[in-house]
Amino acid sequence: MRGVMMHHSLADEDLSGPRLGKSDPRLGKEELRRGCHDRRAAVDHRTRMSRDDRRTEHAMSRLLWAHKVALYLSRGDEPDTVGLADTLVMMGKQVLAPVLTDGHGHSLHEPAWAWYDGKNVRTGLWQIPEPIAPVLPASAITVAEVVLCSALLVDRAGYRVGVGGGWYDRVLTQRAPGVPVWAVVNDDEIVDEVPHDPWDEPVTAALTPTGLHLLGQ
Ligand SMILES: Nc1nc2c(c(=O)[nH]1)N(C=O)[C@@H](CNc1ccc(C(=O)N[C@@H](CCC(=O)O)C(=O)O)cc1)CN2
Ligand SMILES: Nc1ncnc2c1ncn2[C@@H]1O[C@H](COP(=O)(O)OP(=O)(O)OP(=O)(O)O)[C@@H](O)[C@H]1O
Repeated sequence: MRGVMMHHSLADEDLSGPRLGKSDPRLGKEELRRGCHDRRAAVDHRTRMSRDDRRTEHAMSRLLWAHKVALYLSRGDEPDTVGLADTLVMMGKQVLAPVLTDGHGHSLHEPAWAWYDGKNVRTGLWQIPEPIAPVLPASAITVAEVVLCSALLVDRAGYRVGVGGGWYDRVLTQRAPGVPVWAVVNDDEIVDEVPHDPWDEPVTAALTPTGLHLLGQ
């Protein structure tokens, strides 16, 4: 019984915060992505739940001020954001989520958004959940007061390696000036340096199970 009662946050792993690691400079983004996918796939269920709970708790305590949050809806072994999105909606906040399809299984050619209500969701492209709601253009991000984006790795300067495709690189440029961007990752996914390209938009912070870690400056 004891095991069942135990809160997830008691799981005995990485409570010490990010460990600095240098991503091997000879590795390209593709290899870094593969390594990260493999590491995420190897994490056991209990550890994953603990990480998700702790990340969500930190996020909630840091988002009390916000009314409008842009947030991806996670799939598979990505850091969970659906629990967070549901909590935000319950608290009366407005959640803007990416939309990748037209609702008939065809992919949209430009990044798009829709308001997430916690109920009306479908599985869009690549098993990614998306709201069933009127589709808004990429520029809808301008109303967001904070943006939580996906990443596989982030570095100390805020550069991120994403899944590829440049979805976030294209939308982040359209956010309102001064709006913070948090990459949602695990502690071992903050590294000293990742390769970056001219179009890469650095993020402000990394949200991990141990808290919000400011990057850059
Ligand atoms: N849950 C979630 N939503 C998200 C992102 C994300 O990383 N995770 N994105 C972050 O940018 C944007 C969507 N961009 C994406 C780009 C590629 C793939 C993807 O899975 N690609 C396939 C390979 C595709 C191909 O065959 O060309 C894959 O990796 O298996 C997913 C999302 C916005 N929404
Ligand atoms: N502002 C932009 N406009 C058009 N295309 C862009 C823009 N930014 C990036 N791209 C394109 O997106 C592609 C993928 O970029 P990159 O490998 O940096 O993805 P990523 O940042 O890791 O992933 P993502 O942003 O999808 O999570 C690049 O080939 C690039 O040409």
